[in-house]
Amino acid sequence: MSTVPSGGNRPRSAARSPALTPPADAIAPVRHPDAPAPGELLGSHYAHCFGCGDEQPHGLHLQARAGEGVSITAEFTVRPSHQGAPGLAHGGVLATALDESLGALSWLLRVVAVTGKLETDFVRPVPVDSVLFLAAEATAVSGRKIFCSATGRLGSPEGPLALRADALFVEVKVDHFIDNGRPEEIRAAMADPDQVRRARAFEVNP
Ligand SMILES: CCCCC/C=C\C/C=C\C/C=C\C/C=C\CCCC(=O)SCCNC(=O)CCNC(=O)[C@H](O)C(C)(C)COP(=O)(O)OP(=O)(O)OC[C@H]1O[C@@H](n2cnc3c(N)ncnc32)[C@H](O)[C@@H]1OP(=O)(O)O
Repeated sequence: MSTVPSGGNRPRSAARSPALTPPADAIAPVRHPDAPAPGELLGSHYAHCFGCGDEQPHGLHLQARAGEGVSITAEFTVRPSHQGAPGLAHGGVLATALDESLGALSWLLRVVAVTGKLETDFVRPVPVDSVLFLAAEATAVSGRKIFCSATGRLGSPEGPLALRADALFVEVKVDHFIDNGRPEEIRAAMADPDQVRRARAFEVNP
């Protein structure tokens, strides 16, 4: 079973919640045979998503690409509107970028999954106008639980480590959204052929 992706300066489990350590019988994540090819842009799972939606004017507009195995890379440019302190990115915005990168692993597993737990280390301050190079990887699967990790590096994929996260995603059915989402947006999503096509990419049948 793989451990933390590149950039971890300590073993992943050292300071993490026990819930983020896969159980002994966890299996290695399996890339779906129909997953997008390495290098392919993954697109947005929902046009109004704050993390990746192209129709979300307030969003981060993260664009992720498939990597090898069950991994993705993404770039995120920190804008003045993302500040938490003068000239520095807000930690919550950075955590969102990590969350979105980890969520994009769903495209490679072809399952619908939501974040159950996300633990983030903020290793270095991230100045406005920085380009963060994000890398996320699924590390283990146990039933509906997907264990995954991500890093954010400054300026280049090999740049200084600024962020590190470990997360637990939980596989859900599309009913999760239908049952819990506001009816107005659910109706609009189900009436949008493009959205239905995206949902099909996750092998769900809205
Ligand atoms: C028609 C419209 C279609 C629209 C959809 C279109 C496309 C969809 C495709 C993909 C989109 C999907 C996601 C979006 C992707 C990226 C965005 C970034 C990701 C996010 O931003 S997403 C939003 C934030 N996210 C939430 O909004 C989740 C709120 N939450 C819940 O909805 C429940 O909480 C849930 C479902 C997580 C679990 O609930 P549940 O009842 O299904 O299952 P249960 O509780 O049994 O957990 C099962 C096992 O996970 C363990 N477990 C669970 N949570 C844990 C925790 N926190 N810590 C430690 N362990 C935990 C349990 O301990 C148990 O473990 P064990 O099996 O070992 O007992």
